Amino acid sequence: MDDGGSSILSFDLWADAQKLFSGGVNSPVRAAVKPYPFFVKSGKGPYLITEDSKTLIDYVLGYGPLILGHAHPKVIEAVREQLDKGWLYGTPSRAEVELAKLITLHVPSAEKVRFVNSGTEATMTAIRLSRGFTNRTKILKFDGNYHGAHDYVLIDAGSAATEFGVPISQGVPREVASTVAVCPYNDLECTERVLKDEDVAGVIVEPVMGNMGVIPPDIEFLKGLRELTRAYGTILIFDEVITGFRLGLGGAQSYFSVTPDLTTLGKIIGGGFPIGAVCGKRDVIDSLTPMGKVFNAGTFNANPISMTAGIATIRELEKSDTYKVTERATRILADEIDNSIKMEHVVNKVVNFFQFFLGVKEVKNANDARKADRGLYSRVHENLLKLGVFIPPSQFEALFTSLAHDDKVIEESVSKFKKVLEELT
Ligand SMILES: NCC(=O)CCC(=O)O
Repeated sequence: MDDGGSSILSFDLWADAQKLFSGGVNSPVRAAVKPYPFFVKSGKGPYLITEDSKTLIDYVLGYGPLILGHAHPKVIEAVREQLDKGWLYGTPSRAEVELAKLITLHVPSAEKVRFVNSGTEATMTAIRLSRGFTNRTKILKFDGNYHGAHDYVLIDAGSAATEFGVPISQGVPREVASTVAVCPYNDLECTERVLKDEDVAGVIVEPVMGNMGVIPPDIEFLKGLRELTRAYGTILIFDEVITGFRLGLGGAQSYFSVTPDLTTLGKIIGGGFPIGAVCGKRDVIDSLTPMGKVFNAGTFNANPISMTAGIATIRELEKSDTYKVTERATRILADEIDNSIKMEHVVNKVVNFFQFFLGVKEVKNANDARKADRGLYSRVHENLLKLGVFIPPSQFEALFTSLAHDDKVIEESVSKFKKVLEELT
């Protein structure tokens, strides 16, 4: 797969990048790659090709969007066709109607949609909507859930906020932080206490936690959230930026048969191009400008390239074996990892994404995940990289599989995981 070298290697680019960017990167998790971040020149199927002409089997997949693998021909074709027609009109276009139809067809809670440009914008908008719609202020989130990089949610956040030790970001006004209550994941008692004592506008939750490693929900937890929020007149927001179109076409809400009031989407629905969406009940979405008084706008909202890539991706998900292939790939790999680790450990998987935790017996919430041996995880990451396998550099992210992770790729990966895990654990 190597496709020729260049005289400027990752190490040199990294030296320049450190002069140009904080920590040498434009999103913090990338700086956790050991021994230093490699730079990528191309991606194809399950592989990344680095600037050092190394081929890596990719289990990061752009942190989740690339469920069809890198550079899927159907997405390339659709985007190329769109490029010839221009890519930004400042007006509605046919593609946004088509993508919204696909989303409302498949996602049970989605009657209407607002497209934005990232998961961050989606959760920011959903929270503002829940506040505007209910005329209340407080939000409840869960410890270790990550909902993006805006002020309302950088409170006990997972992902890079935990990896880099900023669960509560500097710069978030105390007044804003004081509007956010936090409960442990899978804890209904705490949830009920907060809903009873406070006037809560919205409860936002990852229906599967994918930002402290992977932590499945207790089904009773999701059902209980639905009942409690209904009883207290609070908007239930499922943040399905990871799980949307990953656990199946209907996301986590179909998988667990729990329908929230609002859903935030991102990642897969843009086929790997920047996107976010808030969807939900007609009357709630209609509270957004221009019909309502909850403001949202965006130069790039519903831009034709992201829409087109999203349509091509969902159409492929509708007719291909993607869910079968990705579930099989995850099952085989996760089971083999489970068998190869000799020390105490947990492997948490849900359908087609997973994470392993070393030195712990059980991981059911963020506190459990924090107790895992992160240093050892990082060494596993580094040693796998030497053998040509890229897993997330942080314990607090997930391994994803794609349609391109066929049996041959999985077999090769298994032997490499075995080698590293048997040596280090
Ligand atoms: N699970 C967290 C992410 O996917 C974020 C990736 C990034 O901000 O680079």
